[in-house]
Amino acid sequence: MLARALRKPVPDTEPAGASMPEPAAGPKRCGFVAIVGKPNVGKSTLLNALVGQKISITSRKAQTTRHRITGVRTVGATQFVFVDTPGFQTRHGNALNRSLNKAVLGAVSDVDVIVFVVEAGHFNLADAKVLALLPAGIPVILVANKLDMVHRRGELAPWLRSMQERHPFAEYVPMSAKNAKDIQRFYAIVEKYLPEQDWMYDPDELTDRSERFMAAEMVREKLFRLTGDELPYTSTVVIDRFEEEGKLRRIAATIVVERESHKGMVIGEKGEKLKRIGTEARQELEKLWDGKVFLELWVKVRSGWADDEARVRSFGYE
Ligand SMILES: Nc1nc2c(ncn2[C@@H]2O[C@H](COP(=O)(O)OP(=O)(O)OP(=O)(O)O)[C@@H](O)[C@H]2O)c(=O)[nH]1
Repeated sequence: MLARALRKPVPDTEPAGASMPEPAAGPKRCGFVAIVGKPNVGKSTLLNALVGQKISITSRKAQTTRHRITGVRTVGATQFVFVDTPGFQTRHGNALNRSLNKAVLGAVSDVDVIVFVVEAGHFNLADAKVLALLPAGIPVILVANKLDMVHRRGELAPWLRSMQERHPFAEYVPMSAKNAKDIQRFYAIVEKYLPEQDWMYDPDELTDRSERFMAAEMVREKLFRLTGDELPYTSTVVIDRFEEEGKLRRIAATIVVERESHKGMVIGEKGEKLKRIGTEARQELEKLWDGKVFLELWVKVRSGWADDEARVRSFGYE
């Protein structure tokens, strides 16, 4: 059976990102949603559209979950918590990637629903590899994205039927992540798979902060992600400079640590760790703002200011 999403016309509602619909009369729901798929199918576009604005979480609770939260959106009575699934490596089947995939499986195996994105009308080996990684027992919603690129809609029905044979998807949703009405409709489709429970985040704790704040958060996130559990949470990131020149942003930030020994953890051998923190933060900020970012990172021990040699430049493309 193809899901009702295929048949039922959806009433025009406000575009995604506009004011929230009135709270639905119904129990509160809240759960984790993972968006997976091979590169370039539109996962980020979908996530950004679903989350609306990039939202930061001011609550400490975020750090207690096993997931890296990429966005939270509360619509009506339901709170959607989107989580990241880093490194869905499908290109090479070597041992390293296999162990990476295991880590990914761990990240995906305790979400409430998985959104598997493919391009409408297409399914190749790379898609099959991602699909094969998905754990059993968790509902998977198939998003046939980029529907606007399908010119012969009639050919989609047999393709969707062929998809039913590949996996017992919970829903089949042809849509375009760039279409606001499709996004609006998608909340209602996903909602059913989230458990009835209280929200994890008070919507008041979700803020759409300034770009300056986002930059600090991004560096902070990479810092903790790449240093593992070793680095105490007392380390902070300070934005020293934030300048905009057209679409280019120049940012200078300082990672402030408590001790000399912590500095080593952040810098890594020959500055590799710090360089990676800078590169990854820059890449994500560029994606977020759709413009070039020059990010300069420094590390300072809170008590001392003579550490400027720890500077790493990650100007543009290294
Ligand atoms: N026409 C059309 N293009 C889309 C749609 N969704 C995404 N795209 C485009 O597809 C390209 C890839 O989109 P991304 O969102 O970056 O894809 P991704 O899956 O996150 O890619 P990776 O980060 O490489 O994994 C971009 O150029 C998007 O603008 C859609 O619904 N219709």
